[in-house]
Amino acid sequence: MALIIGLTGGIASGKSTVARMLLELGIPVIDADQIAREVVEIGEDAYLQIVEKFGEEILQADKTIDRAKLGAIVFNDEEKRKLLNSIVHPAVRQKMLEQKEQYVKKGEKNIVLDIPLLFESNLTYLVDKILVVYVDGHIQLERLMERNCFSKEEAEARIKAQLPLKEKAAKADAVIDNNGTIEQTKEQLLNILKQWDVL
Ligand SMILES: CC(C)(COP(=O)(O)OP(=O)(O)OC[C@H]1O[C@@H](n2cnc3c(N)ncnc32)[C@H](O)[C@@H]1O)[C@@H](O)C(=O)NCCC(=O)NCCS
Ligand SMILES: Nc1ncnc2c1ncn2[C@@H]1O[C@H](COP(=O)(O)OP(=O)(O)OP(=O)(O)O)[C@@H](O)[C@H]1O
Repeated sequence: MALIIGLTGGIASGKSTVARMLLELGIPVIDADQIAREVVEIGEDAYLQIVEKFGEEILQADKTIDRAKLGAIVFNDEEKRKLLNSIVHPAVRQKMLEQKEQYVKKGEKNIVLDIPLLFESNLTYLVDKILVVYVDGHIQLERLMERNCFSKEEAEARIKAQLPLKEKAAKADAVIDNNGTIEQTKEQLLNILKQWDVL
């Protein structure tokens, strides 16, 4: 039986940073954000539903979805966010499970599901262990503003769209404190993986 690890945290808390470390260790990571991009490519079912519900004004000239525009809508309107989630999430969940099955068939002993909304979307039943990447609120805000060139208001709207990170940390099997350096984060990750007999 493979060990399925759920990797989660808050927006810009450092999940992708930890996911990269896991990949470097040879552990497969299934990335929900990446899949959420694939299922809304031109012509896909979810793409057609998004255009139907949100209108052609959320498309760019080349007909791909304007993610900045759609983000500005859904992170300022909970009902619209729920609508988008209801279109995108079932397709993401299905694709994640398919990819997981492929890794299980290949005989992988440990598989990581990187799911930002693991708790919010009640997907904890999919995983055996939960690893939360935590940062303090002010560092999360700074890193998010810097990475995405967001104003404080834009960054705060996105943070508010998720369960508070402290609550996620309280529900985790293990927590990585990502307030420090990348090296400190790597060290914590290695310790947790050893405890879980992954390494
Ligand atoms: C709104 C969209 C178009 C904005 O795209 P953008 O390229 O700016 O952001 P990206 O997709 O890289 O997401 C960045 C982060 O935002 C957070 N986030 C994304 N969607 C949501 C959401 N619906 N609710 C809360 N947080 C979210 C996550 O922490 C994610 O890691 C996009 O995030 C989207 O389609 N979201 C709906 C699907 C979804 O829930 N994806 C996240 C996990 S499956
Ligand atoms: N320990 C660290 N020290 C300094 N910067 C960091 C550290 N960890 C991550 N960062 C930076 O903070 C930003 C957010 O990290 P990352 O992209 O890994 O977060 P994420 O949780 O995957 O975000 P999202 O939810 O948006 O996908 C990135 O610009 C990253 O380079």
